[in-house]
Amino acid sequence: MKIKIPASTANLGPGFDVMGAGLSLYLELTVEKSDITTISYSGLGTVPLDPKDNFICQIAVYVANAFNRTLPHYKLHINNPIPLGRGLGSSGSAIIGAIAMADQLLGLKLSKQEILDYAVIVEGHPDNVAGSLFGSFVTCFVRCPLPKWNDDWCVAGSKVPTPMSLLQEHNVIGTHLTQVTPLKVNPAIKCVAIIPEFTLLTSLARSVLPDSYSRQDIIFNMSRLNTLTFAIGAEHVEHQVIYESMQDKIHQSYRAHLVPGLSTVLQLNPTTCPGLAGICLSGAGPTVLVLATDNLNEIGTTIVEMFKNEKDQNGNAIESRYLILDFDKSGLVIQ
Ligand SMILES: Nc1ncnc2c1ncn2[C@@H]1O[C@H](COP(=O)(O)OP(=O)(O)O)[C@@H](O)[C@H]1O
Ligand SMILES: N[C@@H](CCOP(=O)(O)O)C(=O)O
Repeated sequence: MKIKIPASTANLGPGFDVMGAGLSLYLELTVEKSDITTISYSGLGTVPLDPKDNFICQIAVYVANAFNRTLPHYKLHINNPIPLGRGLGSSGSAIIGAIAMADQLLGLKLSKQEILDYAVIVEGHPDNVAGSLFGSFVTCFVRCPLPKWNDDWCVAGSKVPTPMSLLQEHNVIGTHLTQVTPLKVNPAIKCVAIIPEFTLLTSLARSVLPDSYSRQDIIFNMSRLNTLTFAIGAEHVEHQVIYESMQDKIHQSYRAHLVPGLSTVLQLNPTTCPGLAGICLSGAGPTVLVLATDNLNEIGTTIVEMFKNEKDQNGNAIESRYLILDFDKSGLVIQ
């Protein structure tokens, strides 16, 4: 079987842990049953090829544990053009792929909603996994607190939390763990992802965020988020409205020191950069996401040049490249 999962961009400015979108860049898993489990990898970066240490295989074991089952042996080829640790959802896509693979190998027949609920337990937030799973542009919430991930849950035979056990533990009965709502995107809006040549692990980028926020900052984000959900799908693209509604006070400024040049780049706007409709940190970064209707290459080149004027810890210029992407239309596809 072939499993195709889009990359994602999460947050889109004010929607920290709430909004995500699938992007037209795809992780592909090719899986067949075999006598022993083997992994091969092509694409960007490197990942462990020992099934014990490989993230996709570990998550597949977690799913088997959730159903008190044992995975059969399989041969897996991973083709991954999604840069690792750059804020384009490589881990979210890998999690969706792993759950879909376990579903197929065990014949579980999970729905996309069920896949999402398991993915949210693994990832600890719903935005990037929901974007990858459903494609397009989505908004979501989780119905109860999520436990901190425990590596023991990937040891075959372990007792693990499931969506149902969490809902029961928190007295939320008769529904799914995650609510996901698809939103419209005006097809004239394209994405430019400017990808610096350094990695920023999401775990580090989350560790620098405060535990609580002022009422003012929460209202700042909520009010913009509400406008953004409509503005992106509106028939007429209002660049200035999208731009203003993508401002954020919950995560970007706290992460700015981890991405040299971010504060300068985020000052680009529809007046200084015609065609630009919005600009934000993609996921946990360091990639910058621009939503734009025109001048996509010019915008990408401008930001690559801006990053070049910044220095990393060793005093070297920050190299980056850009990709022009569409919003993905299908989410997870299994053939
Ligand atoms: N296709 C893959 N196969 C195995 N591991 C992966 C894959 N994609 C991502 N990962 C794991 O996820 C890590 C990156 O996750 P994370 O820090 O959340 O960044 P990202 O923003 O790319 O999701 C990688 O270092 C790797 O351990
Ligand atoms: N809301 C999360 C999103 C992380 O996405 P990723 O693509 O960086 O994995 C966050 O901002 O921490």
